[in-house]
Amino acid sequence: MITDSLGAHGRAAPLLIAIDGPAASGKGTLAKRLALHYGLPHLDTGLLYRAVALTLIDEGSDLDDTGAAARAASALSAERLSDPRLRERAMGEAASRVSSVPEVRAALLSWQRRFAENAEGAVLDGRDIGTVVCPQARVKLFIIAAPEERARRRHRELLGRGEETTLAAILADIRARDARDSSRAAAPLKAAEDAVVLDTTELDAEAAFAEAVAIVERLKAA
Ligand SMILES: Nc1ncnc2c1ncn2[C@@H]1O[C@H](COP(=O)(O)OP(=O)(O)O)[C@@H](O)[C@H]1O
Ligand SMILES: Nc1ccn([C@@H]2O[C@H](COP(=O)(O)OP(=O)(O)O)[C@@H](O)[C@H]2O)c(=O)n1
Repeated sequence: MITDSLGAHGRAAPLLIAIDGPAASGKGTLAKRLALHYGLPHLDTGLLYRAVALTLIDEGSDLDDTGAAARAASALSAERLSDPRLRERAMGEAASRVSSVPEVRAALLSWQRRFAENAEGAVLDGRDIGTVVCPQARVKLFIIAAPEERARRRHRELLGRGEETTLAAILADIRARDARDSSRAAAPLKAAEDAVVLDTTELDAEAAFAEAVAIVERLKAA
């Protein structure tokens, strides 16, 4: 109903969409398409953690140096987010290591929240968007898929980008990252209580998008 989505002053309430899930579940693909569909800006928050890791690697700091990681997070600039190296396989693993540092998470939190304050709304994807960054989001999706299917997707993606890896190595990465991201004390990967879980194991990208739009439309009208 149209009146349900209008605020007290008759303006449309912002449409904030929080998308979380494990590696290669398809959350980034969905987030991009939903952002385009609804005309909203999109932030891939994993890129922020990847950029912190890349900064440490470039400056020769140890990935376990929490002080250096916190400094890199505080000084992060938007230009860093377009570095093509951020998409490399090793950077997902490195990002997962620095992302367990509470000071890193705190430094990146205000950046993410500022992005989410856009008047029309926004789409953010990551691990803790529905639970920590935007707990007030009207729409929360938690995207999952079987680890073997996620490994196949990431393997295809990396091969397409010219990175030589094996399916077995990617599956091992994914399992290790799932375990680390879910068990850390600071903002672990988990579905918000009010998130809708979407399993994309048997869905191609088009079918997953159609399901996601149906969920958004239902929650918008609620
Ligand atoms: N439903 C799907 N079925 C098959 N492949 C998909 C699907 N969704 C995304 N992909 C592909 O899988 C890879 C990982 O998707 P991505 O959206 O980057 O995942 P995430 O952001 O969760 O890590 C990409 O190459 C993407 O094109
Ligand atoms: N909101 C977020 C986003 C990413 N991350 C961390 O950053 C790593 C890389 O995230 P990503 O979203 O780029 O990774 P993929 O799911 O694309 O493989 C994750 O494994 C998490 O450890 C996080 O802790 N919180």
